[in-house]
Amino acid sequence: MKIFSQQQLPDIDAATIQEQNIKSIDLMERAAQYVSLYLSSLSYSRYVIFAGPGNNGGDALAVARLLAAKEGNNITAYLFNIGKGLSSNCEANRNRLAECPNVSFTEITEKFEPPQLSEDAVIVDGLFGTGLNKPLNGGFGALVQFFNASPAHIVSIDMPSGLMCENNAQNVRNHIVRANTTITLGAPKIAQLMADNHEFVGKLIVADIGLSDGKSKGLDSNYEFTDKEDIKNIIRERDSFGHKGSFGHSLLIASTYGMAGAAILATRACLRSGVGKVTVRTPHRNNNILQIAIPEAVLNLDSHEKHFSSPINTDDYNALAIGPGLGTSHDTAVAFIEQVRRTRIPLVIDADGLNILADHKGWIQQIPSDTILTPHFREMQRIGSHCTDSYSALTEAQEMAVKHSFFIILKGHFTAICTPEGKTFFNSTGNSGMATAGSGDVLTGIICALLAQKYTQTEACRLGVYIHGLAGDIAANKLGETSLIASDIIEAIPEAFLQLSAKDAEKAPSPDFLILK
Ligand SMILES: NC(=O)C1=CN([C@@H]2O[C@H](COP(=O)(O)OP(=O)(O)OC[C@H]3O[C@@H](n4cnc5c(N)ncnc54)[C@H](O)[C@@H]3O)[C@@H](O)[C@H]2O)[C@@H](O)CC1
Ligand SMILES: Nc1ncnc2c1ncn2[C@@H]1O[C@H](COP(=O)(O)OP(=O)(O)O)[C@@H](O)[C@H]1O
Ligand SMILES: [K+]
Repeated sequence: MKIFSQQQLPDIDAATIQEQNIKSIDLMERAAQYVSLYLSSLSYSRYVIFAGPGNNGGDALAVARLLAAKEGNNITAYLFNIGKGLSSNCEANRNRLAECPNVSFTEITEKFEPPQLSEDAVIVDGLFGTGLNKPLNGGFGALVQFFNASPAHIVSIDMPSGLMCENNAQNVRNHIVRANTTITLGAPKIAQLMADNHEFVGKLIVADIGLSDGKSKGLDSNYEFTDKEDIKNIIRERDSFGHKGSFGHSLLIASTYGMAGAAILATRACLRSGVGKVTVRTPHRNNNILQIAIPEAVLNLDSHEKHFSSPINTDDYNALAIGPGLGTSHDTAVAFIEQVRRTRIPLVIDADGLNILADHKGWIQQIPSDTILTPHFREMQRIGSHCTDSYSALTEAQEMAVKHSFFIILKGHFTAICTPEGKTFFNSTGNSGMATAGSGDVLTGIICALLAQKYTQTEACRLGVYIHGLAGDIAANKLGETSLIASDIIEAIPEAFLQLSAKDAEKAPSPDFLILK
């Protein structure tokens, strides 16, 4: 699913209207139908609708009319017409609503007497959507504060009013609606996917109102939201005549003595992700624990007892992941950069690999092109130079990916994959149960397995992040988010692959045919 920018949205609106030969007010009606359907599924006794002067307000007034048809007399609507007038569709919906006898409707042109709102009421926030051009202030700022202070449940249409679609660094945070739920139209907006805006967005629901993909107007976007269909197009069937060699050989360089768990988790996840063979390079003293924990893995022991101290030739491998539990001592850092510099196979750098890069900022120049880096927000702050919030971390990851030709996986609730071509793919799977030690090691193992199977870097990142999140979701469904640990994610990887690759079983057309396999 493409994510278009605030600037592009009016063109997408226009393309939809043209392609489907409808009027813009019909599209508004469609949006309002989705929102009213959702609202009437909530069991609240009163709905108080607040409409602004633009099309977001138009949506809200249409919602008031549609809800009244279903819910009877418990609808109150306020339209704030205090500036330069109403958009034409907002005005048309005001006129339609004025004919609805069972809605208590007030158009505010000067003074507003706020109603009493109790816990059994829903505030429907249709003040501003994607047309907001600067932070709210004055009367609208005060109105937002009134919403946020009330005990009512808040549902925002398209955007929590006051939130800008992309960058909110300069916004006035107490002038942004803190919604319980946001029903966004068509596709999520970038700001809604940022961790530090969750307090405003609440639960995010996307209403597919059938918007154009922009192709007819030559509109494209560098942002995508990866869904199941995208992944089904990436994932490949296994060659039925394939052998161990055809599914690749992954090399993992991981763990100091005392951190063997990181290597174990990454290796197990790698083995569960379809690779033919996995070798782990780890310090001598990790020998016994790794042999016992993962009999399927081959060990390549570093001569040093306790840490990674010397690089190896990677010619016999198809992909390398380096960093989980690796440590950051001087000796290890030197071995790390030598290893990375001489590596010619697809490469993933995670965890302590990133911390070493943060300690030696100049070394980033020596990382080969097409390397995958997997920082979470704090690691991005360490390897970068200027990220202060989620959006600046995203833009810094994008810049770094383009400048150095890297793939940067910025991990979080909606993990973002930034590519050297300047594209960003947001992931749609995963849950907060995955915020648990070792779950990043699992992701690294999965991606290394996919690279060894010759998925391209873009495919391996998108598929790996999606599978990792899906396995986390499957595990959380069984065990709950609270108790989830990284090993549970690994246990659920098989079910995640099954869900994605389930081919429709081919049926024999008659008993005369026998399908062998
Ligand atoms: N994307 C789409 O295709 C669709 C969009 N629709 C709705 O249309 C909305 C966008 O409508 P608009 O472009 O009219 O924009 P909005 O309704 O978000 O706001 C525009 C109005 O707010 C005023 N305004 C902007 N910033 C302000 C500020 N800081 N303080 C005070 N006033 C301010 C503008 O002067 C204008 O009157 C969407 O969010 C959505 O709710 C739907 O009707 C249907 C389909
Ligand atoms: N709240 C969340 N929602 C979805 N995914 C999450 C959440 N928190 C963490 N994750 C995922 O779990 C993984 C955690 O990785 P990381 O922080 O590197 O863990 P560790 O270093 O402990 O192995 C990432 O892939 C991240 O996207
Ligand atoms: K809104």
